[in-house]
Amino acid sequence: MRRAAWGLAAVVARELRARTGAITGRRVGLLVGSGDNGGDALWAGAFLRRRGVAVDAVLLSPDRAHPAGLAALRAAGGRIVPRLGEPDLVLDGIVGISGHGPLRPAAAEHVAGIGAPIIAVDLPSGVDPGSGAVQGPAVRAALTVTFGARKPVHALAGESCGDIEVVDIGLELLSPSLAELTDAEVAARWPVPGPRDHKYTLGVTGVVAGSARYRGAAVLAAGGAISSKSGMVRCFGGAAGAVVERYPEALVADDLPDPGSGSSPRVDGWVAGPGMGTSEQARSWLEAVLQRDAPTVVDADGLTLLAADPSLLRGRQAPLVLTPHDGELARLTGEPVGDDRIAAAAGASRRYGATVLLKGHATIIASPGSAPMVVRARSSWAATPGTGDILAGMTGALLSAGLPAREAAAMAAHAHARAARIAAGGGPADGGPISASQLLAAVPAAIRALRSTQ
Ligand SMILES: NC(=O)C1=CN([C@@H]2O[C@H](COP(=O)(O)OP(=O)(O)OC[C@H]3O[C@@H](n4cnc5c(N)ncnc54)[C@H](O)[C@@H]3O)[C@@H](O)[C@H]2O)[C@@H](O)CC1
Ligand SMILES: Nc1ncnc2c1ncn2[C@@H]1O[C@H](COP(=O)(O)OP(=O)(O)O)[C@@H](O)[C@H]1O
Repeated sequence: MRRAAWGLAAVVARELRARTGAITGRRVGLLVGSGDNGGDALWAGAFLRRRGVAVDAVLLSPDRAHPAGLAALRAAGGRIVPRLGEPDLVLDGIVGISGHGPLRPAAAEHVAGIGAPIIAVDLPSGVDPGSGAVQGPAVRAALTVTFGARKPVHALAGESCGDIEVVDIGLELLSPSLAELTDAEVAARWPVPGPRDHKYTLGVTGVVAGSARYRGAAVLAAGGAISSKSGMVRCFGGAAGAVVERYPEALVADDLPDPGSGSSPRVDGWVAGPGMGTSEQARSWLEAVLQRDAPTVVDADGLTLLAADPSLLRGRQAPLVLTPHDGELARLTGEPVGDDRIAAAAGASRRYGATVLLKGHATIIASPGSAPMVVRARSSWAATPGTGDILAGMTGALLSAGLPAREAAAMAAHAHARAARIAAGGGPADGGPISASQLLAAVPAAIRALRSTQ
């Protein structure tokens, strides 16, 4: 605990200097609960005292405060106070990773009275450690300091955690239960043409999307596929004209050829659903795609059709990726997503035998038999119409290049989030509004940026 608290105190000292210009003479408040999390805060307070910081602590359960930590703080000259006053920074040591539920009223009252930035110890108290859900009063931290490794809650509750800082405590940690690809891992797997490649060798993507009503969705899905890799994109459906007007390089047809007809063109991976509507025609196209033996992404209206008739998947063996938002996942499973988005995605993945990419600020990728993955958006500017259509096209492009479903989904979401950040500009706290078209235009720059990390 002392090693962890030492690292925590170093981060707090650095933040004091960055935010106030000094360490000595500054004030830090501690909110201390009954467990080890409170102990970490108390020990860190003791170390900060040695650097001339005034440290006040509120004990939320005075009888159960960590005895050694409390003794250390007192010995170092820290004060136990009934209220925090006006510190420069506050350490949240109320509950740790084994806590559950929102803040209790007394803790919530102290937190509500704080004007200073809060540094959370391990996780912001009141946020559910398993799901990242915030179901009542909870700390919203400027920074969360955790020990040894990031935990799932740091990805799931990014907005409550603020920045994350991992303090090395010299332990051999188990592999995280929620995997996250790094920029370099995405870049290393991205399909890149070599000297012997030509337009067919990197995979042909088939996009069945759009309708008279939703012409733009077809353009965005096709654009997502075209912008993600070299290789051919074929588009089928009621908005084929709009696609070729925008992308002369796309091969288009108004109808989907019968696979048995002999004239069926080669497609290595499919995207079906964006803007295609839920008509009988759309249903028969979806059925025809799902009957082919090629990896497929089903999105948007395709998901609504599949939810209404799961028998569309009968006999299917080839890899399948479903890309629902929360509303579409609820349609697929018949129940609201709830707070535990990992469990909801995993349940749908098992039910449909598919990789499920559940979209959102934290996008979850669940695949049968594999650890769930997360992609953190780090900004919310992508919450605008049509951005999901682009993601479907990007995922289909990676599937058609031969990537396994789980990787294709995670890599597409990763690059999509990067494109949103490039288009919006700035960091998590700033940037400006973007349209789906602007996100799409930034996809090549996102891939370049990822590849430059190699
Ligand atoms: N320019 C275009 O042509 C566009 C076409 N689009 C296509 O339009 C078709 C229909 O889209 P709709 O937006 O009507 O259908 P949705 O199924 O996306 O939305 C229907 C309802 O679902 C719920 N919902 C939507 N997003 C949710 C979320 N993240 N969490 C929880 N609930 C949510 C809302 O109650 C919403 O009213 C789709 O095929 C889509 O691909 C959209 O992508 C937008 C752009
Ligand atoms: N609050 C948010 N923060 C970050 N990304 C978001 C947020 N809300 C939605 N997104 C992303 O924007 C896209 C929206 O997709 P979707 O809901 O299918 O919209 P559409 O059907 O209009 O294209 C997804 O990639 C999703 O992850």
